[in-house]
Formats: sequence, structure tokens, C-alpha cells
Amino acid sequence: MSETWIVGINPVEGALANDPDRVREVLIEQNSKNARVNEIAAQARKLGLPVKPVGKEQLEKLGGEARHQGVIARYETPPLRSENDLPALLDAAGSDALVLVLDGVTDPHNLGACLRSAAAAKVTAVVVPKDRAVGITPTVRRASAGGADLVPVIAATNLARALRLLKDAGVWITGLDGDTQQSIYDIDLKGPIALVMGSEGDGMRRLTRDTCDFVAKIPMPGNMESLNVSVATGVVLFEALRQRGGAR
Ligand SMILES: C[S@@+](CC[C@H](N)C(=O)[O-])C[C@H]1O[C@@H](n2cnc3c(N)ncnc32)[C@H](O)[C@@H]1O
Repeated sequence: MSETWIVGINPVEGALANDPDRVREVLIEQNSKNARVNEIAAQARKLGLPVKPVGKEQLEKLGGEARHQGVIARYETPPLRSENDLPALLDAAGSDALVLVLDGVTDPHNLGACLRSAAAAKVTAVVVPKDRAVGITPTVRRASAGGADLVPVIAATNLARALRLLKDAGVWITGLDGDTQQSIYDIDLKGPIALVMGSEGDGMRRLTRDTCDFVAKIPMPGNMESLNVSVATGVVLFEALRQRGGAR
């Protein structure tokens, strides 16, 4: 069992709302006048969780680089899933399967923002390579605004193998790359699909790209080289939802 600190008002609120069974205790700033911090404390007590008032310095020390805003929670992190967990998730989703693959997103704010969009789009799973990804750090969790607790995250030991597993399960794979001819708006994104995003610096790796059934761009009329990966993720996920009729 490993534990982490969830830091700040929105992330702690999200954990209490979405995953209260994993919250072990809530620490709040002594004599806090912040109404939301006090609401969180009341909610935690209602759930039967220990609530400890502590000094600001302790919150700063435990919260690390993330801004604590007067509240942090000790949280038992869910076990990391592996590619072996994919078949069951795909079975449950059937033809609605919508998988997001992030081929090595290294910035925790970007990963958090991708998870936030993925949760909003109710994806089946997010697949990240175990060795190249950031991991679900407190900063990622905070940037995800609770999304990290809502989507199954698969840490694949071998991303190419995970992609082959998706293919064998009948999932069509589209890689996203700004430097290609085909537009994402001309690709059929209905049925079981996976959308693959590249890393901030180098984009998709060669092997990943070669495994894709399609490679498509989000057309950009402006003179920019690329979109931020989390922005591109949001655009393409919600284009998929639009094509699929929105509500799944
Ligand atoms: C910041 S971009 C990477 C840019 C990088 N220089 C490259 O060579 O691809 C990160 C990822 O966001 C996605 N992305 C960004 N802009 C895009 C666009 N216009 N069309 C499709 N995907 C895009 C791609 O998946 C890309 O790999």
C-alpha cells in the first residue's frame, strides 16, 4: 500500500466526493477562517474521517511544491493497473471503448490536464508507459482537478505490446501528429477506438506511430508549430464524443 498527500481545496474536495474510502485523514490549518476549508473539515467528519488542525509550516512541509490552501489529505493511492487489466475494461466498454494513450507526457501539469479531459469525456482507460511517464504525483492530481481518481490509469510496461493488445481486441488506433496530411475531422471515430498523443518534445515514438491504423492532425490555420498536448487531447476526445453522439 502506498500513500500520498492530496494537496489543496479542489483536490481534497474531489477525493472526498469521488473516492472517500481511500482518504485516511484530513489536515487543516489551525484556526482557518476559510469557509471551504471548514466545509471540507465538516464533510470529512461526517464521513467518519479524522480531521487534525495543524500549523501552516507542517502543511507546507507535507504539501511540497503544490499550494495547500489550508488543507491536505493523506490518501491511499489505488494500485497501478497494468496492460493485463485492459481486456476486462475493454470487455465492459464494448463498442463504446474510448482509450487515451499518452506516449510519454513528462510535464505533470500536462498529464493532470489530460486526465481532467479524459475524466470529463468518461474514457475507458488512459494508458501511459510505465518507464517514461510522470506518475500520479500530487501536482498531477491537483492539475487533474479530481480526474486522476475517476479514470483507470494503465501503466504499461511495454506500450507497443499494449497497443497490439488493443488492436487484437478490435480497437482502431489513431495517432495524433500535427505534421501529417489527414485531418482528424475526416476520420471515423465511432466504435471502439484509441487516440494516441505524443510527448511534449518529440511527439509519438516511431514504433508507436507505426502501430497506429491512422495518423491525423488537428488542422491549425495559425502559424504555430503545435498545440499543447493537453489541449490537443481535449480537442480530439471531444471530437470523438461529438461523432459518437455525445453521451455514452
Ligand atoms: C507539443 S506536441 C509535440 C510537438 C513535437 N515537436 C512533434 O514533433 O510532434 C505534443 C503532442 O500533442 C499532439 N498535438 C499537438 N498539436 C497537434 C496538432 N495540431 N494535431 C495533432 N496533434 C497535435 C501530438 O500528439 C503531439 O505529439
